[in-house]
Amino acid sequence: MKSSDVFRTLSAALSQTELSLADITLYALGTSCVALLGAYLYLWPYRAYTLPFKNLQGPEPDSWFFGSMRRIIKEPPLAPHQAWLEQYGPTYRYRLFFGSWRFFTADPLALSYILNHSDLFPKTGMARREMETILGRGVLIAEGEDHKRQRKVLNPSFSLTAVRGMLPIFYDSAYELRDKLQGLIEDPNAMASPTPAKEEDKVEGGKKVDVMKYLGQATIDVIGKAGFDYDFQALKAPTNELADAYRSLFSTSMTITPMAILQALFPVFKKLPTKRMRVASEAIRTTKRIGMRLLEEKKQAVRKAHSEGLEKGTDIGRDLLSILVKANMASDLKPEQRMSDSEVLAQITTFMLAGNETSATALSWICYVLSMHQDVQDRLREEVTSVSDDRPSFETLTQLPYMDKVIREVLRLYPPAPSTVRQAEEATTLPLSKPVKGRDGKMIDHVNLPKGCVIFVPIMCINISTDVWGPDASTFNPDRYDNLPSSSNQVPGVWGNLLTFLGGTRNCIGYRFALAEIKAILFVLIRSMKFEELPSKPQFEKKAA
Ligand code: HEM
Repeated sequence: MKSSDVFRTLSAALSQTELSLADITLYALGTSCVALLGAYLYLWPYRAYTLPFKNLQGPEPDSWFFGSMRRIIKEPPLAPHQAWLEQYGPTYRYRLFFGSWRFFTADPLALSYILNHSDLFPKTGMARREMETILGRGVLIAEGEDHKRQRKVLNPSFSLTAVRGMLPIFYDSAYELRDKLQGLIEDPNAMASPTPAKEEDKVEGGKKVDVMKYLGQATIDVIGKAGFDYDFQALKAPTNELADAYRSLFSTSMTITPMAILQALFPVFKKLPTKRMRVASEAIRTTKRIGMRLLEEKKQAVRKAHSEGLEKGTDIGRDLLSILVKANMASDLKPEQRMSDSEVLAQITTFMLAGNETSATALSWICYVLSMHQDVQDRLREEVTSVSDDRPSFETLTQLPYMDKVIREVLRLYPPAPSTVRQAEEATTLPLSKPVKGRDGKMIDHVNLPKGCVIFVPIMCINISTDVWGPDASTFNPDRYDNLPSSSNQVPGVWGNLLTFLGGTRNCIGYRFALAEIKAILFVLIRSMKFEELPSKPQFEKKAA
């Protein structure tokens, strides 16, 4: 049929129904208005009216469409949440776009319940879908039985014994970083920051240094070697195929564009051949190709050890991947408990995402805080220089008391992952240890969460809660750990009465790795250099990815 025939047929049909084009347009407009009104009434007034926790207090949204979203994006991470907490108490509600609700709680009992019932409170479907595109279905994404199975096979990789075995790798990178920084400082022609130093910032024997950049290079080298026996040489070479692939993968997935939002809401848009999707697919191909090669090498080593009868205790490599492959191929592991190749590959990208930037951010905050508290830095230097060995044992390093307190205190005030979210799998009643005043003036001691409710877990707010830490909760004071308030025992964190590494069944599996890495790097740097704030006292902005 020709197009003119189609038009004639359509006109004929229209004339038969005696509808003009104007009628149809009016009809379409009318239907759209009714649909929009219906959607509005459902998403805004109806959802507000039927919300089981509508009696909770919370901020009025700035915009009927975006809710409080614009304020949350504009202000430093969790600044609005903290302000609302001070106004409404530790448990409240607020709105985001499309009239959706967020439930907020910094109540230790409620958080403990949420974090210890991960089957009832998994990650949100949208977060999982988004992360799965770049990570694959690794331990950060998996839920339920899959997650339990993966954690079981991964546990030996992150054990104390395994991390102890990685210490030489941490020291190697720490010394390489120290030498690089010393070289940059001593070379009068070398630039160590993206912008030149102002006149007042030129100090005899020192230099303006972009500390985060070099710490980031060191932590990439660490995760490469200790994670999967791969040498990125980030401290030596400006480019590396795998590092570049990860960089573009993580940056494309974290750049918020209108299309990215559309793709997150409606995954079908991911099929569009946009530049973002092309770059991501290319990067995924590279990470898979190199990951598969590393995995095959490890499997070969385990097979060889098996054929030589050396199954248990044989050291085929001290990195996370080697230990994981060995655990996954152990003869006493049931076949249905094993990870598939694609699951093992997903762990490599997961280590890279979860274990690099977090450690670099933590170390950067430590250097910043030390530069602002010279007395603390001097005391720390005194402690580390009193150690005669320049590569102390795991026990000596991890038991340096003042270093431990300083790291705890920085990770309390500046958690690299300041928040996370969970979603109620079914309608649940949540107990509160601190009742809050409802809109009707009555006290609320439990909250009914509807199925699908999104819960904001404010890691940073609980770390600086005055209910937990006392009135000086926001002050930097490493000595507070000499005399902890009993209220800090309620925090359901896996480490140091803090929520920095989360808690419950989905706590950070890498926290021992991270702490040993941070301690080794700090030990080496503080013995040989001093961190100072630039005399011009530049302002900086806190941002969260
Ligand atoms: C200072 C450094 C680090 C901090 C503050 C940190 C923090 C966290 C937090 C808050 C979570 C929970 C995320 C959520 O469920 O929403 C998490 C999970 C995780 N972290 Fe870390 N992390 C750090 C370093 C590392 C390192 C070095 C590794 C690996 C080498 C690692 C591997 C993981 C993995 C695999 C998970 C997912 C665990 C699961 O869901 O079962 N992290 N981390």
